Amino acid sequence: MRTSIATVSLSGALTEKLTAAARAGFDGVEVFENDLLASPLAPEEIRARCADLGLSIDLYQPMRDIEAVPQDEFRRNLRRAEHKFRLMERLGADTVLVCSSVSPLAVDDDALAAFHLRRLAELADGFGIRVAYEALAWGRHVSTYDHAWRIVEAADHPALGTCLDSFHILARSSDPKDVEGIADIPGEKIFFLQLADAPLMAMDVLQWSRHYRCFPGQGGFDIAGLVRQVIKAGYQGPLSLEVFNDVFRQAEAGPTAVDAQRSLLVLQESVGLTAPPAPVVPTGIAFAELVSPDVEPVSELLEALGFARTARHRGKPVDLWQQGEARVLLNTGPGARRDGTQLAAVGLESPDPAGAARRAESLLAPVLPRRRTPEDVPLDAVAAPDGTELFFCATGRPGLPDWTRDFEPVGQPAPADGGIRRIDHLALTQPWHQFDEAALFHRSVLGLGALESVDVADPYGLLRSRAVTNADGSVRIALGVGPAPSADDGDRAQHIALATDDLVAAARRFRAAGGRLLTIPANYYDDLAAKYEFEEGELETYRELGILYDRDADGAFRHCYTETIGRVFFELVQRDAGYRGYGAQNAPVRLAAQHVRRPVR
Ligand SMILES: O=C(O)c1ccc(O)c(O)c1
Ligand SMILES: [Mg+2]
Repeated sequence: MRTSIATVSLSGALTEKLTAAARAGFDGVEVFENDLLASPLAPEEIRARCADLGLSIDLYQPMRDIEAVPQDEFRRNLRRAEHKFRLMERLGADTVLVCSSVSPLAVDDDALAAFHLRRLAELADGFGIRVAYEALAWGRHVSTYDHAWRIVEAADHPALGTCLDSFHILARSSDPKDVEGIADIPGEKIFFLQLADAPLMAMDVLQWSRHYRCFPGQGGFDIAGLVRQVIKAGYQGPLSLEVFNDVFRQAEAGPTAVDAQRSLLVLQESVGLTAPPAPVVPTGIAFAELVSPDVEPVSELLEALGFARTARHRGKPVDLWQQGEARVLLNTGPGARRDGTQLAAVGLESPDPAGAARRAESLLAPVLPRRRTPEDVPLDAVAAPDGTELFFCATGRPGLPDWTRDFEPVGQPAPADGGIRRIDHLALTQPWHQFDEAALFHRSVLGLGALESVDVADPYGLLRSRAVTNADGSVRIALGVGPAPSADDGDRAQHIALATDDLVAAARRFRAAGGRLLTIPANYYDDLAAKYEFEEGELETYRELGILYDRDADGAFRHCYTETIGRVFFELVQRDAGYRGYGAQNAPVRLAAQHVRRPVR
């Protein structure tokens, strides 16, 4: 289907919004009146700009408080409408949106509402314009889609139809039965379809709508279920995103528009309208790649954790450090000096690396150059929204490009047994404006499942975190976001959590090797003693080593932390088989302890 986006969904001046929408592949836009009023361009110039960009103007909006008002008021409304219709002629827009009245003057009289809308439609018809009537969830007397449709039906004019807006419909009811009536509306009378998702929140619906809407798949509404009904009805117009969101208002329009377009690609796939290459779910983490100008401290840390430097890249200053199935690449190339120590790339073990890359590309993930030098094994890679490079890897599997062939053994002794078996999870703090995008990206592009997001108190703010995982938990990525826009990338911590079967032994070995573990306050252990019963001496051991503890119905989780280098630290975790979490309830204590250790600026 054609795709469209409301200019209110993107930041910047009108021309920036239009350019971003066109670049991201949208076919059209809804022009918001405020964007037009603030633009130095004449309506004809906006029309020409849209035409140059290949965009149609699918909707002009909004007109408010038109119907079911006193006669004098309605006369003034018609006068105002005529002005706007002339403007729309100059703009080349043929559909106008009318929101249901919120005016205290409006009366609860469907017949009067229908009469007024018919009069408006007659006027519009003379200009070749169609009127799409939309029920605002907080409309004074009309607040549901079926009520708006009954009025449109009664008004019975070819230039009058209804506009369905998923937010207004689903904010009022999440019962699938309540959207089934949509399929009974004649498709040609659904003049427009606006789509917005939202996180499920108990709050005033107007505030919810104006500040927290998000793109389909990023909130808790069943947008696909609603769209299926609209298609069943025979709707032929565009899928149009109308997202009022405080974050998108501030974020750069270009990436937001790509995020928006991706959400519609995923939506169209989920309702069976399109069939992009199927997701190829990763089956493990092949490696985590650190870039660092501080080779020595990072190497010392890896050594203390029990890793051995087993191989070196044939053509680049990249070392492979290994222990069990845990592999860390340490890249000291030119990028390292610029960016400080950070987790720059992740190798995802993939059953079909080329297929995974095709999927990613079809969902607008930037594809990275396939090989850096002619000798390198050709690896498929894409960039995640935060810039992390994702490599689709096959480790030692015949017939597939094996990244380890780029590495030459350096004859180090086999890894000392530090007790670490594999990478348990990666935690990547996202740029503040890309959290929802990141979750949708990892779900749709990689085929991972997303858990609920959790809020964690940080002494200086609030950290939100949402994990994406595959079914057996062999790939776990915890996406986080900090409290406020930060100019300093250094605030975006990243960590690599390493799985061990015996955390106490691993922590002791690390300390004996000169490693320093994050110190946890005694108060925390007093609280643990109150919450749980421990074996003799167990809690004292945790206190001594700085081990944190969590337990749910399915098992226990023990974890501790190294110090931070650049943006990166390590976590050691011992996870009972059934435990699916990340010790979120301990995060406030951990974050506070990390602030204590951070140099004062
Ligand atoms: O919040 C509003 O006023 C508003 C305006 C126009 C719309 O299409 C809408 O869904 C909401
Ligand atoms: Mg709307």
